[in-house]
Amino acid sequence: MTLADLGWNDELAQAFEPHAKQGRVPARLNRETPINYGAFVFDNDGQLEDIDVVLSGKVWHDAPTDAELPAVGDWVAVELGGENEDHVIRARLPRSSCFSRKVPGKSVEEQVIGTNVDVIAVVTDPGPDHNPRRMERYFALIGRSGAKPVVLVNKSDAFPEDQCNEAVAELQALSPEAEIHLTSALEGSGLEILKRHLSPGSTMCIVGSSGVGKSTLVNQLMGEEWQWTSEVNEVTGKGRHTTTSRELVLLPGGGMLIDNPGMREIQMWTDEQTLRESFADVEAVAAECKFHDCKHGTDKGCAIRAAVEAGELEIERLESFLRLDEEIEDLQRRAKKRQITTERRAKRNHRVKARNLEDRIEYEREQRGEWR
Ligand SMILES: Nc1nc2c(ncn2[C@@H]2O[C@H](COP(=O)(O)OP(=O)(O)OP(=O)(O)O)[C@@H](O)[C@H]2O)c(=O)[nH]1
Ligand SMILES: [Zn+2]
Repeated sequence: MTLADLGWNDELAQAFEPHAKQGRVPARLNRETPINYGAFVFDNDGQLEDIDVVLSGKVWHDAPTDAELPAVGDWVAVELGGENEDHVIRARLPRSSCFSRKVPGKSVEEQVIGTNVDVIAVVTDPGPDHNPRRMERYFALIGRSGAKPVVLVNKSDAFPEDQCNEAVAELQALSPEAEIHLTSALEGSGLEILKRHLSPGSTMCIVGSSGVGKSTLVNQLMGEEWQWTSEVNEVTGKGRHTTTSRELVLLPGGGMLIDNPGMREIQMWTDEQTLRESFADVEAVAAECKFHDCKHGTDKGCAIRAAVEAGELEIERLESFLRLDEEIEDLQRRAKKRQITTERRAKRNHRVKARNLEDRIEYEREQRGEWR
């Protein structure tokens, strides 16, 4: 095992030079919790170690937005502490990619899913999950991230060949540069494709709707020893639920996988956007209503009602449109419910997150209005 097996390269080495002079060590963040991070480092004997690290107050203060804070997948410069001392992140090194979800419009909130990701594998199927509009969303997110998109149209064993090929062709048309594969995780072809994109040092994210076969694939990648389940075996620590915390794991065959509760939010978000977009034509008509807060009921000058009366808009479609906000709320409620409590706690504790004791005391003082 070497730094290169964790993704270290010449660019990072160059960016790290000034830190090396200050006695810091390079580390890759593999875990994020409400109070600290986990990181891979190599000890003096060249052995891989998994250590806890905290963020320096300066790095925290200097980050202009949350998205700039160190996240799972990031390379950082760490000052190792002595016995009973914290190991402190003194700087974050430049990212080669950043996979995130950006709330469009009103907010600048950006949620980072993983950084320095080489490949993002989207898993779908040729049947109920097949949705070109949603896939377009994924392609947009991946395109912005800087990672390579690979799509697995999974469960090919369960659908007619024609349907499989049509789904692949339809998705390929959306993104000529994306790699699209027809796979069957049950027959092992999904694993084969993922492995083709995993080499020592490479990092992958796997996203997609619930039930398309992600866990099946991850379990195949992790080998027998690992199960992607919510059961925690206290004794062996095996079967630790990777989706309750952000985590970067080393795969037995080389390469790494980033797993993260935010993956689910990515799906929710793509679904919401897709839902909204599917009513773009109705929205356009609604923009012609006389009153901007028109309820499209009995209001005067309603362009929507006029369109229905003129036979240009189906009444069923209008009804779905009127339910859109409700449906999106429902979508969000369901996604929220699924969110694990630790994730909530992480958000609430966000402002004091990952700071060392000294910083925390200082911060709390500030909160009380005390001056240093
Ligand atoms: N026929 C067929 N079934 C599959 C295939 N891959 C997975 N499945 C089945 O599909 C079901 C859902 O698979 P999972 O791996 O749990 O799906 P997931 O994407 O992880 O779903 P979440 O955990 O809810 O996010 C399971 O019963 C799998 O056995 C496949 O290639 N073919
Ligand atoms: Zn109206």
